[in-house]
Amino acid sequence: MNQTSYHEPLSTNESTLIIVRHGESMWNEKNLFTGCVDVPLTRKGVDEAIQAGKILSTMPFDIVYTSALVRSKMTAMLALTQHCCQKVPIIIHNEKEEARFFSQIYSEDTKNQSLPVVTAWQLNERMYGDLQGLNKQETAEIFGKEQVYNWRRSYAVRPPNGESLEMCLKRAVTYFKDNIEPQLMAGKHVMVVAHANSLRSIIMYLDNLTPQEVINLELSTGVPMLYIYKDGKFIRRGSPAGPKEASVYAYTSNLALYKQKCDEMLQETLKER
Ligand SMILES: O=C(O)[C@H](O)COP(=O)(O)O
Repeated sequence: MNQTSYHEPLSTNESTLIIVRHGESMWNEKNLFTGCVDVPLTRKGVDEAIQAGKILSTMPFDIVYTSALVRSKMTAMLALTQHCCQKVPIIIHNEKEEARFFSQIYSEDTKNQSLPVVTAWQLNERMYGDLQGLNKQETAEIFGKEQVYNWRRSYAVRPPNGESLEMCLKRAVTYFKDNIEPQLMAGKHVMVVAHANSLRSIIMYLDNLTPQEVINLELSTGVPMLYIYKDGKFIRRGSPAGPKEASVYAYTSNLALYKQKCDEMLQETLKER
């Protein structure tokens, strides 16, 4: 089987951006403010990640970005186990010269069969300050529903000693513009796996939302969203509105072609067995 043909590039003036919030974490399950505390997925979160991977199994990917937190790394890796290209996702260690050197790959062939996964702290969840580890329901009972809603959803209000969405946007969107957008401009297909608020801020940028509009933007765990990047513009194709709409992607003809090729190759592989 010629695996490289799974990855024939789509037309270079159109690239795809997939955005996914990590699957349910062990603190999501307990309804605790999590922020930058590094908590893993629950069993349900693992299933959500695999399900997201199934939805994305015939989407082209050249590079994947995750936050530095384990819940988004787990989600990305589990999702990629489902991909038709059978490339091996490999976390790139660029944090130090030594780390870069120690993780070298010495075969071009093996490199071609791998998918780089870049982790960045700038994509981490907003830092929830003094709320980290507190129960959301109990916090609303103590401080009032409105106050807690403002901490959680407003653009400019900071949770006590934490980051406002505006502060989170500054680091996440700067990272996106400096590192991810150039990949898309170069015709690369990208997946970003991160968090409710780092992704709300990125979506605010992609969709040109106002601080008032972003208040109502809620992201479900493990639901992929698709954007097409074309002629310097982001066009949203999958809705972030809710799980029901998530699988209803309006494929572009290029994506439909890629999917068709993947399906044909899978059929061939099955016949060969
Ligand atoms: O950090 C958290 O607690 C969640 O990932 C996001 O929480 P939120 O819905 O309260 O912003």
